[in-house]
Amino acid sequence: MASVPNTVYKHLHHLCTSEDSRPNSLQRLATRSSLSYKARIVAAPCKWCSGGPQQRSHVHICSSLPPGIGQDILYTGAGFAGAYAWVRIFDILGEMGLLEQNLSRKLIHVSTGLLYVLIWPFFSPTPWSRLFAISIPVANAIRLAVNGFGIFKDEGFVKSISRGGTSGELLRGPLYYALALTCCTVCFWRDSPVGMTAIAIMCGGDGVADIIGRHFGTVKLPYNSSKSWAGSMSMFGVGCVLSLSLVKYFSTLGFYSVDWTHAAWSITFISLLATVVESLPISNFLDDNISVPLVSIIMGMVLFSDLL
Ligand SMILES: Nc1ccn([C@@H]2O[C@H](COP(=O)(O)OP(=O)(O)OP(=O)(O)O)[C@@H](O)[C@H]2O)c(=O)n1
Ligand SMILES: C/C(=C\CO)CCC[C@H](C)CCC[C@H](C)CCCC(C)C
Repeated sequence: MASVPNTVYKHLHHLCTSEDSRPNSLQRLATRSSLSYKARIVAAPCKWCSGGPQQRSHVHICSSLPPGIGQDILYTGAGFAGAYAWVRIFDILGEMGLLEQNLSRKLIHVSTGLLYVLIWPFFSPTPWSRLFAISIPVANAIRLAVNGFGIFKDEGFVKSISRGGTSGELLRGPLYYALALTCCTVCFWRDSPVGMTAIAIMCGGDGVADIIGRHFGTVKLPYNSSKSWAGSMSMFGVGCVLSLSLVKYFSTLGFYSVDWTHAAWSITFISLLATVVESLPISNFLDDNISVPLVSIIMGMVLFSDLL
């Protein structure tokens, strides 16, 4: 027990000993889909608990390998393959002329980060599972850097991710995007709403603002003629809905619990502030993939300080 940090120990011990208070139907669903955080923690790392023989009896299940490592390798592999395949699908749709390049790039922007967060619960409840999850955006950041610097050139990849088809562009927006995902995983992971809210707003909110703004954004903002009311309003709405959905997803699975009135107000305020920052005429020197997650994280840390 001495080697386990106190905070981790307390967290694991609480999960190992506390009753599952979720409705029966939800417990069954979570257990069946092997997403149950608490069910898995009882089956895996109970060697960290100081409990009696009943808890220790689970240890033999995973005595040869560190608990959860197989599961983490499996989902990390799925994340790597998924990220590659997902971008490739958009590349193929673009080549077939079924998707316009800018729309394809924005759909990648909206979807990859959200899919990444959706697979977080599949990782094991061990302290090192976060490292496995981090390796997915880090590998993609390396892929972007390698292509961006021209060390290796994957034409299809560059075309689907860049605005104008030049590889150097990968070193800006897309690289910041992958680094923002990395930062949210390193700092917050699935134990607090802060990182996932920032990701929901950066991916869903900002991405949809572009898609809606380009199509319906005829009425421009008074202080920024390249942004529109339609774009900003959709960013705010989609940011709120996706953030609340992710918080609901993770709280239902037992990663944390929130006071819903407080969470709803906090998320509304974070989305509003991120929308205002995105709408400012500053994107020439501060990329939206930096400003939006940054302001969301700072506000999230203030408003969800009790869950940090
Ligand atoms: N609040 C917003 C945001 C975006 N847009 C629309 O989306 C386009 C692209 O916006 P933005 O993503 O900020 O532009 P870039 O930074 O140039 O593009 P990217 O982030 O995709 O590199 C704008 O020209 C505008 O038509 C909008 O109308 N209202
Ligand atoms: C075009 C983009 C940003 C510009 O604003 C997005 C770039 C996306 C990256 C190339 C790919 C990122 C992949 C994610 C880290 C992991 C996704 C995993 C999932 C299972 C599909």
